[in-house]
Amino acid sequence: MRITRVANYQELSALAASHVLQAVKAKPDLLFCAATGGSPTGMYAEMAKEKTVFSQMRVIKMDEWGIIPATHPDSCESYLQKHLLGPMDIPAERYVSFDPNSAEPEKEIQRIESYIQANSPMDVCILGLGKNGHIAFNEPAANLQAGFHKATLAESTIQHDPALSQGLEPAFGWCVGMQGILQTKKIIFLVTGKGKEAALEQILTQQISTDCPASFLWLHPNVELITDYQ
Ligand SMILES: O=C1O[C@H](COP(=O)(O)O)[C@@H](O)[C@H](O)[C@H]1O
Repeated sequence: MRITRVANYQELSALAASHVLQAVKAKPDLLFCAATGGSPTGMYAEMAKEKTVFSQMRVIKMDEWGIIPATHPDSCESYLQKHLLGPMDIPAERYVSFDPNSAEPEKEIQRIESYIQANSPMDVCILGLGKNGHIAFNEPAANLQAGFHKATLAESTIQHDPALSQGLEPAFGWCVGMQGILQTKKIIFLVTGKGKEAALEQILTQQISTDCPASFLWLHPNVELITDYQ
């Protein structure tokens, strides 16, 4: 894992975007696994400034909240439409999405896992870090899931999204599993935002534990961790 500390969020966003630009120039139709949340928003804005370079890039949604509909403003779907797909003019034909509220969830999970395996390795995966060390919705647990799956969310993850924490039903998520992430050719891991000091410290010990799913990134040969933590 290469670790780069930058002065601020703007530098983090510009550096992360430059890595993707380099990758897409080498492979214009690369498959890009897209995180949502505060961490990649600036990076996506930087990428959009060069949107013509991304005219063949394919995107797959990395995770999504259950309970709230895809049309909800807080859904990952709405986020990606607003910050990535819209600004970069990525049409539906180049975007792979899924709906955790599908009437046939098992079939939908299988469809996405089959897509990931058929297109494996994905080329670039953007990851943010959860306060508890999660990546995507791979939460700390005794065992981690290899494939695309329905995830039970940790309380700190639910609290991250007010729309979920106000719900009456228990919230869940769907996400790419550890295998899909670790098979990706290049991982850009953004550590920014409040409350992640302890998780970052745990990663930096280089000890691999299911208590901190992000620690498994040490097993990957091509991870760029970019952080504005000093
Ligand atoms: O809950 C989540 O949090 C992480 C980090 O979110 P951020 O808003 O601090 O960037 C996010 O990367 C992850 O996909 C999501 O599950």
